[in-house]
Amino acid sequence: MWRGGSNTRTCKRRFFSSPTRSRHHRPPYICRLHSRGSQHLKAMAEVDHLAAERATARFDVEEMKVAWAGSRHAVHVADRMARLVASDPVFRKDNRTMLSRKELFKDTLRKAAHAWKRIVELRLTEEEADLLRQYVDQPGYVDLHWGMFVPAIKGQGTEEQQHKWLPLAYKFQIIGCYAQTELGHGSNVQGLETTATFDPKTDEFVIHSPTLTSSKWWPGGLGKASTHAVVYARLITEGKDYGIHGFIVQLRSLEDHSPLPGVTLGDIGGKFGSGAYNSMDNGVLRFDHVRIPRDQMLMRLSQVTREGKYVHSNVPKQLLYGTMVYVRQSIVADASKALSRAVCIAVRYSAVRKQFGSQDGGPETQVLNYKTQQSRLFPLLASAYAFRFVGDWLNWLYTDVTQKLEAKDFSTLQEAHACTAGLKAVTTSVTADAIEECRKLCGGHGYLNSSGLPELFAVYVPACTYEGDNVVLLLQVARILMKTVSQLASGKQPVGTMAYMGKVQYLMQCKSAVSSAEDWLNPDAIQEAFEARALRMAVNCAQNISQAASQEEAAGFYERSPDLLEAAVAHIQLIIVTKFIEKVHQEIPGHGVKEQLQALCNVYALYILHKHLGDFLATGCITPRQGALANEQLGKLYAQVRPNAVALVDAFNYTDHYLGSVLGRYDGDVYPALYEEAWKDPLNETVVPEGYHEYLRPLIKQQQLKLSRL
Ligand SMILES: CCCCCCCC/C=C\CCCCCCCCCCCCC/C=C/C(=O)SCCNC(=O)CCNC(=O)[C@H](O)C(C)(C)COP(=O)(O)OP(=O)(O)OC[C@H]1O[C@@H](n2cnc3c(N)ncnc32)[C@H](O)[C@@H]1OP(=O)(O)O
Ligand SMILES: Cc1cc2nc3c(=O)[nH]c(=O)nc-3n(C[C@H](O)[C@H](O)[C@H](O)COP(=O)(O)OP(=O)(O)OC[C@H]3O[C@@H](n4cnc5c(N)ncnc54)[C@H](O)[C@@H]3O)c2cc1C
Repeated sequence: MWRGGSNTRTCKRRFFSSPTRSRHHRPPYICRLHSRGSQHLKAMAEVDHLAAERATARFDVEEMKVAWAGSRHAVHVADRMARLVASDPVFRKDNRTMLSRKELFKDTLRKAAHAWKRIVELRLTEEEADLLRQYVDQPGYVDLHWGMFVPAIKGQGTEEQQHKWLPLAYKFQIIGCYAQTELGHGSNVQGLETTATFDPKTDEFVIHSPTLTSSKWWPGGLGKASTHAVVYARLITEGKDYGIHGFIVQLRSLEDHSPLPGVTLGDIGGKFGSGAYNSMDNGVLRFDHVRIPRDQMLMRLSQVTREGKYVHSNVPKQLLYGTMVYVRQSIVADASKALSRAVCIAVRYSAVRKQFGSQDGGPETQVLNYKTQQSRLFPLLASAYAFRFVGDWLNWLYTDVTQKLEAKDFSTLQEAHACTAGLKAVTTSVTADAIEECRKLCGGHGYLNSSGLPELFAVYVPACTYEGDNVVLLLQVARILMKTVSQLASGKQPVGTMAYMGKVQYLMQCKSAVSSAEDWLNPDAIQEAFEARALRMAVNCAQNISQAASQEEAAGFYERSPDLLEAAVAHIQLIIVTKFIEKVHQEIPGHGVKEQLQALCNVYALYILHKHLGDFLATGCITPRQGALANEQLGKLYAQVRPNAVALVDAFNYTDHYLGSVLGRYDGDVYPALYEEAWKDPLNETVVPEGYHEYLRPLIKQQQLKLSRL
């Protein structure tokens, strides 16, 4: 079986012998110093703590890999693509945080071009190509091209338009981005200002940015790479504003990449962290009366005729937001990836790292054995699995809704919106916080770029904002919750993930039957407590809104929005718990795999219960004693997870290249790697730093002179 650790060694050898490594080439004196130190440290690091850890696992790791990936086929394909990337020097990323913005951007272009070359040469399938893109692990224009530009044309373009534009996009003959957000408006899509005014004389739309705040601002790939964009603008015809619609607009020449007349565009500037999302050319774009043919309006949902008549097809307007729904569901799957990466690093390092515990010169304690470390780390491990399974379910839901939409069945559109918006918001917020927690769990070394955690954090945090600010999205969920509660009185039975609300009579008054810590292992007890909490919070909000609403309902909603946010989170956490429980109920092959997943499911649910105990108590779903019992059971579950922890992160099957962390190495040989990594820093290219003669020496000499005068 292939191991991530050996792969890294291969990579490293290549990097060291590469003639292109001039920037990090160490002068001979440093090499001598370093190689002596490194040999010494290697000799000290004979004990492989992770091998011992792996021996304690009580389940079949290979089968857990299948459970995590979804199928044997998925493990196999992911393995092949990860190795393909890890063994190719072009995809090197260990120097990324040291590159200037320009170098980083060029490196991104190079990687994308090389990836495409390999995809074509090896005739990779779409599934393989997308995995390759993920393992290259560098945000770039291709994400928006494939992830938003193509889906927008597929979802909102007519068959004719798809026929024209998609082949060009599929072969990279054009590069597209998704230009929706403006300097003045992002969350409020209906507030966008860019105009697309139909001119019947020429059968064209005139795209214009009337104000500074109407400048498109943020679209990824727009700044430097894209030749085209799907631009969202207010459609104006026959003097009437019909609101936001999508248009395909060419931005740059296909000959020399220069902006077309009337188009002003560029990059919006450096972003948070080093490396990270700075590989992406998020852009600014202004139009000065740019003309496009009428047939470049995306016309699947509504059309403008040759005469300028606006015609809306008999479909919900919200289909315009379809691309965002698609990306939101993919962001949930990404959350489990980012979270599992951070957790993998923190678990492995916590097993290697030792502190305290020895009074008499004996071995110190692995920090993973500290109960506090476990109580901070294992819920994150459980969350990674929880998000993985809810992500799979969401993908199924999305596919199902898409098929229904094709058949003009719009009945599940609201469910798709609520689930994608809510799960996107909760999983990204938790993941962003969790990556930072993993950094802290790795102590001081977690703060080093070579730990991989700072860059992972910096790359990940904008996920809380893009594709819909998380608060704005949760308020969308809350609105749907309030609508559902208000319909209960009329006897309308809620469906899908809201179906539990139909049990309102029971859930509003039920009392948990838990009387021992073990009772919390019963999935029905967990499910009932989560359902009762979510429903009661939603009903409380609805009552408060209606009581406060001597005013308008909207005003009541506004007043109660902090509570509504919490009700939405409770509802989404219920979905995650439910989907995890359903997963564990399925047949899961492999020795001990089901038992481990069962334990993780319980950890996830009881951790959320413990963390949000106030909700459960305030709504009277459980008593303080039952809350204490849940916490007692949680402690027992942590002890159960402990011997399996390293194997549980091995099951993610990540290469050392993908993890990009000296602390998370598969072989646990952390210290020599940390030591070696330090010497790669450009500051260590010379022993005496640049600036010494200009600033340090004169300062020291001046002080010496002063002293000698005394
Ligand atoms: C190297 C080579 C590799 C090659 C690889 C090749 C292989 C490729 C293979 C596969 C490719 C896959 C690639 C995948 C890659 C994926 C990567 C993706 C990377 C992501 C990078 C992120 C980049 C970021 C992009 C963006 O941020 S785009 C901009 C996003 N903007 C927003 O999200 C704005 C948020 N605001 C809104 O959505 C709306 O304004 C609103 C808040 C929902 C309010 O809308 P409004 O119209 O004002 O409506 P309301 O009055 O609130 O509601 C009315 C009504 O509508 C319902 N509603 C609302 N939204 C929706 C919806 N989306 N769907 C359905 N219904 C909706 C709402 O509930 C209301 O309903 P009712 O009237 O019934 O109450
Ligand atoms: C890295 C990155 C990549 C991006 N890529 C793209 C892209 O490719 N294409 C594209 O079109 N856009 C892109 N965006 C833009 C992104 O979609 C928006 O930034 C996002 O939708 C948030 O909108 P905003 O910036 O207007 O935030 P704002 O809405 O201004 O948010 C500011 C604050 O106000 C709060 N707030 C706003 N409205 C409400 C409300 N109704 N109730 C309560 N609180 C509220 C928010 O919670 C937040 O705290 C990208 C953004 C980032 C950071």
